[in-house]
Amino acid sequence: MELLRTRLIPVSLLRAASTGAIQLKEPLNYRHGGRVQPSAGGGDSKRDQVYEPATGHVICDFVCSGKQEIDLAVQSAREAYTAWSRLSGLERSRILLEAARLIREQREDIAIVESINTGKPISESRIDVDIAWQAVEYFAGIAGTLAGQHIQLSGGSFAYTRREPLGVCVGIGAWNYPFQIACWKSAPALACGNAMVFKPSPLTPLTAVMLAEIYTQAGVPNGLFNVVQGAVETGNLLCSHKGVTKVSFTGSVPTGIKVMETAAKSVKHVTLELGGKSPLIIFSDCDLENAVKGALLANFLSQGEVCCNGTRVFVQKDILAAFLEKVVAKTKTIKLGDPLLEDTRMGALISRPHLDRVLSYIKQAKEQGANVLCGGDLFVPDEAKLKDGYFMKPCILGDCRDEMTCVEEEIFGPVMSVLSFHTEEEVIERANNTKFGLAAGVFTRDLTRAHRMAAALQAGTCFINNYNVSPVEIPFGGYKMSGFGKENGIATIEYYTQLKSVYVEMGDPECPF
Ligand SMILES: NC(=O)C1=CN([C@@H]2O[C@H](COP(=O)(O)OP(=O)(O)OC[C@H]3O[C@@H](n4cnc5c(N)ncnc54)[C@H](O)[C@@H]3O)[C@@H](O)[C@H]2O)C=CC1
Ligand SMILES: C[N+](C)(C)CCCC(=O)O
Repeated sequence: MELLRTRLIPVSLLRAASTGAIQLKEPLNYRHGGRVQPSAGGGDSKRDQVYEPATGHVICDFVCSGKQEIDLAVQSAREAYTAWSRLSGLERSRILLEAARLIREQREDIAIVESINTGKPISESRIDVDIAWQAVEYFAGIAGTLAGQHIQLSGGSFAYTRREPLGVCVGIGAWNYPFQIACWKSAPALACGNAMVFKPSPLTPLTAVMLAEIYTQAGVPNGLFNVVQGAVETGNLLCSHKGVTKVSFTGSVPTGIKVMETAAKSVKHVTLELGGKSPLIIFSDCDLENAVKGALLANFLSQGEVCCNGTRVFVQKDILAAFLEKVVAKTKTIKLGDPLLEDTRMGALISRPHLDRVLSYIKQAKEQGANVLCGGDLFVPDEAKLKDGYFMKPCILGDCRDEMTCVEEEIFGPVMSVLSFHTEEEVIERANNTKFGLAAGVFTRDLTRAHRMAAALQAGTCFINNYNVSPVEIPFGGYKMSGFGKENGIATIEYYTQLKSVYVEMGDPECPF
C-alpha cells in the first residue's frame, strides 16, 4: 500500500476508472526523486491542457518548463550521473531489474492511464507496457556485460578500451507510445551509466512521470531520470543545453531536422526515430489469410498512429480482388469505441486537429481518384459520454497510384492505401521510391524471394510473413529520412556509450627530439 500512495493517480480512482472520470491535480514534472511544479522563470510559462481523446474532456493542465526548470533538471541529472556512472554494471542491473518488476506489477494502472490519455484500446496498452518492461529487463541484463577490449602491442606495450557513458542524455517523445518510448530510451541510457532528462509529448504527459516514480522506487539515485513538460520551446532548450551530451528523439521528420540542427551547434550525439511510409508487399504465392492479418496489423494498431506502419500495401495483380474482399470484410468488423472496454479494438485518435487532418487526406485521396472501399468517415459512438471523442472508421483506399498524396505522405491514422503490381523488380523499385525507410513487409511462401526482397528493400526493419512485431532483442531504427541510430537490441549500446582507448607504454618512449 505504501507503494500505491506515492502513485501519480490514487489507485482507488484507477479501480473505478471509466472513460471521462479522471481529473488530475498532481504536478507532472519530476525532479530529483519527486514530483514538483516547474520552477518559474526563464521563458515558457505557457499552460497546456491535456485531453482525453475518447471524450474530448480536459484531464488536467500543466505549465511548460522554461530555462530555469531545464537548468535545474539537467543539474540534478548531472549529480545523479556522477554516482550512477561509478557503479558496476551488475549493480545498475540489479536496480533496473527491480524497475522492470515494478512496471510488471503496475501494468494495469499504467495501461489504464495510457489508454485514457492516448485513446488506444486497453488490450493494446497492456501489450505496450509489456514491451516496455521487457526493454528495461533486457538492458538490465546487458548492463553487467558491458566491457572494453584488450589489445596487445609490440614490445609488451598494450592498450585497452573503456566503454564509458555519455553523461546526461535527453529523451524527447511522440504521443503514440508514451510509456514505451520513455522506456525504450531510458532503459539503454541508464543501463550504460547515463542519466536522462525526458520530455514527453505535451499531448501525453502522464505515464512518463509514472516511470520516473518507478525508477525512484527501484533505487536509482535522485535525479537519474527527470521529467520536464512542454512543447517546442522546452524541447529546444533541452537540445541546446550545454550540460546535455545526447538527444534521442522520436517524432516527425520536420521536427527531427530541427533537433539535429540545434544539437549540431554543440556537437551532441543524436538518435532520430522519425516517420515513415512503409511498403507491405503481398505476393500471389502468399498464405492469403496471413497476408490479410498482416495488412491489418500493419495499418490499424493504435488507430493507425504508428510510425512503422505498412501503409502502402502492394498486392500482386492476380490476387488483388480476393485480398480486397477479405481485408475489407475484416476491417468492417473492427469494434470501435470506449478504449477501456475489453472488446474494443480501435479507440479515438489523439486530437481533434489530427482527426481533421486524417479526414482531409481521405477527401484529397478521393479527389485524386482513390476509391473508398470502407470507412474513412467520422464514427459517433452510442454512449453519450463519448459523443465528443475523436473517432473515425478505419479506411481502405483502393485504386491508388504511386503519385497520389495518400501514397506519398505519412497520414498517421487508420488509412490503408492499396496498390497493385505485376513483377518483383517493379515492386522493389516502387517500394523504394520514397524519402522514408523505416520498415517494410513481405508476404510470400517463396523462401528465396523473401530474402531477396529483404535485401533489396531500403528500410531499417523488414518483416517476413508478419508485421509490427517488436521483440526487444531486435534493433529498431530507420534508413533514409526515417532517421538513424537504433533502439532495442544490443546495437543500441553503441548509441549510449563512447569508447576510450588507453595506451600503456611498457618500455621507454621513442623520441626523435
Ligand atoms: N520512428 C519512430 O520510432 C517513431 C516516429 N514517430 C513519428 O512521430 C510523428 C508524430 O508524433 P508527434 O509528437 O506529432 O511529432 P512531433 O515531431 O510534432 O513532436 C515530437 C516531440 O518533439 C517535441 N518538439 C517539437 N518541436 C521541437 C523542437 N524544436 N526541439 C525539440 N523538440 C521539439 C514535441 O513537443 C514532441 O515531444 C509522426 O511523424 C511519426 O511517424 C512516432 C512514433 C515512433
Ligand atoms: C510497437 N510497434 C512496433 C507497434 C510500434 C513501435 C514504434 C512506434 O513508436 O511507433
